[in-house]
Amino acid sequence: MANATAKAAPEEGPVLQVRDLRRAYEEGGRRRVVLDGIDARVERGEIVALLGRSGSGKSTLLNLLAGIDRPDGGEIRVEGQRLDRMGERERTLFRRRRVGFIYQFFNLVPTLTVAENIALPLELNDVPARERRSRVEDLLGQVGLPGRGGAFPDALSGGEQQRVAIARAIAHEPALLLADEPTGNLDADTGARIIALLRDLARRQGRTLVMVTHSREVAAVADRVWTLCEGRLDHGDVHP
Ligand SMILES: Nc1ncnc2c1ncn2[C@@H]1O[C@H](COP(=O)(O)OP(=O)(O)OP(=O)(O)O)[C@@H](O)[C@H]1O
Repeated sequence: MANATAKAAPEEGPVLQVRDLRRAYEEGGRRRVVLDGIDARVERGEIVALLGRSGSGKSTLLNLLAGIDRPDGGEIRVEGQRLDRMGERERTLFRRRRVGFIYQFFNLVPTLTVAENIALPLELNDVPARERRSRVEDLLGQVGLPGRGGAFPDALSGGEQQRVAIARAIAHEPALLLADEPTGNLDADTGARIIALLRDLARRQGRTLVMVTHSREVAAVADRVWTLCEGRLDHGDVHP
């Protein structure tokens, strides 16, 4: 009875909750603390920019939030589910269903067409082929690449490849969208258009987005700015 009521429905509560998160690396027999007690909370539909100097631990934090890596201590809840308590396989399945990841260098599979790249998370989640095809068409339209499904990634510009990567990241309608320097490999104009697209998609679809960036302009579209410094998170609760 208590259990039945204790578990909130996915639509309720914050999408992401982090408590006292810790991560250190061993290097040459020495322990280097990178995250030294991170607390954070992100509500549904919020856009968060994660800033911090090089080496401050931004990618480390993002990888923990994605369930790619495991913390040494602390709690990570995505839609109320404890990621830090899951084993490797459970985390992989969870990530496949509930997390979308956008990389600086796009990470498209070069031997697959654009449509096949976008369909990957749908395939992994057992979406039937027919539905996959119509979803991919729809996603291509959403990212401004209608009719380009048959192309291979190397025939596309950097900005176009990132659009494909965004379509792939949102294809399975993840609860949490994570982006690691999504404009880091693009010129300023193309980067600005990619950020506008991400912002519009996040706003229209109510997606929750945490993105690492070095750029103040990128951070300006966020609802909140977090700055990582010496293993701790400085929460900006106001607009940048
Ligand atoms: N697998 C690892 N083993 C050992 N040390 C690591 C590992 N991954 C990261 N580090 C170290 O942890 C620190 C934080 O790295 P991280 O990549 O998270 O920083 P970052 O803020 O994303 O940096 P950048 O902005 O340059 O990408 C760095 O000092 C890095 O050398």
